[in-house]
Amino acid sequence: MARPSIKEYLASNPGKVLVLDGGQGTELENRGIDVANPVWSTVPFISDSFWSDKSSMDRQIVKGMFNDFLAAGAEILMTTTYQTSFKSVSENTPIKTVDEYNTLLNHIVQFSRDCIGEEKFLIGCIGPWGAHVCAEFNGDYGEHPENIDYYQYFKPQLDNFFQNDNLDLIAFETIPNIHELRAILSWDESILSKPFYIGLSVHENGLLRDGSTMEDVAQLIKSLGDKINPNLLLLGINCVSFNHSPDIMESIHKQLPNIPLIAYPNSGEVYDTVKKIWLPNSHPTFTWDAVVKRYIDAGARIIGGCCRTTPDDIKQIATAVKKYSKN
Ligand code: MET
Ligand SMILES: [Zn+2]
Repeated sequence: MARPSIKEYLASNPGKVLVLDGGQGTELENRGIDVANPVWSTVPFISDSFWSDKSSMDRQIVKGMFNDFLAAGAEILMTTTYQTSFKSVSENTPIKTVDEYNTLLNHIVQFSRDCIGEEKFLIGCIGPWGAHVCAEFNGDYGEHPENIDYYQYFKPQLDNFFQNDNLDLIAFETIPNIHELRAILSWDESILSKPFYIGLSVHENGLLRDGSTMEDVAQLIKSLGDKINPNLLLLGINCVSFNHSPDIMESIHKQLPNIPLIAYPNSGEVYDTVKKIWLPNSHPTFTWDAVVKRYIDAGARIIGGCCRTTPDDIKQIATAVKKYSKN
């Protein structure tokens, strides 16, 4: 294989900070794909013409997005599979069986790998349980979040991703609820059998979206002691407020100084759910240069952007990473 294992790569290059790509779902939308659908950025891959017609417009758009993130300096990129759980796909598309679902995931992963080449790292992206009920930004998992069968929800996507050699790292993204976090952390190497990370969905005030504190999160991780799954490679935040993200990273680092971190905030724009438009970041307090420096000082090893960040943001991140990292 052209690539080293990401675990070994990060361990043997301790000063290296990898540049991640940007907000893929919103970038596909910017480029003309209508993602207003329960399966969101999975939408282009559902139509047969994406696979049968090599010149299909959607195919060119997805390819163009990967190319532009690569040209901007991304060294690790994601599959656009945030809303591609078996539940979301089987309830909202013509794909109904696990076999058809596995074929879809295999095609998406292979297509993404072909777009980025063999040298770059590829992340298999998995959205939280809350994504299928639009709860990833409020953490509201109902009255008994402790009783939700998270494993049953994730299993088909996990089973597929963990056996796919094209994927170097698995992402549990935008996790807003501590019960879901506890569940993921309880799965051992027989379930999570290669490197994975957890991106938390955190409010501007520094609390997990369900109201748990970063102390609660740290306590949970510390309580696992040496029972923690050795494949947990990084912890961090994604799709959080750009302006507040450095403070949140510093508070996680203070609680858990030995865990490598990952950060990819959103652009700081706010989505108006009534008007269905993005409102500008009215107080862009910082630049990427300042934010990236603080992330690196707080132990970040992977830095990129989430919703509404574009190849231009990734270019600025790559410049700052070059300036502040030791490698
Ligand atoms: C709601 S956060 C979504 C992040 C996802 N990786 C994407 O941009 O496609
Ligand atoms: Zn996002």
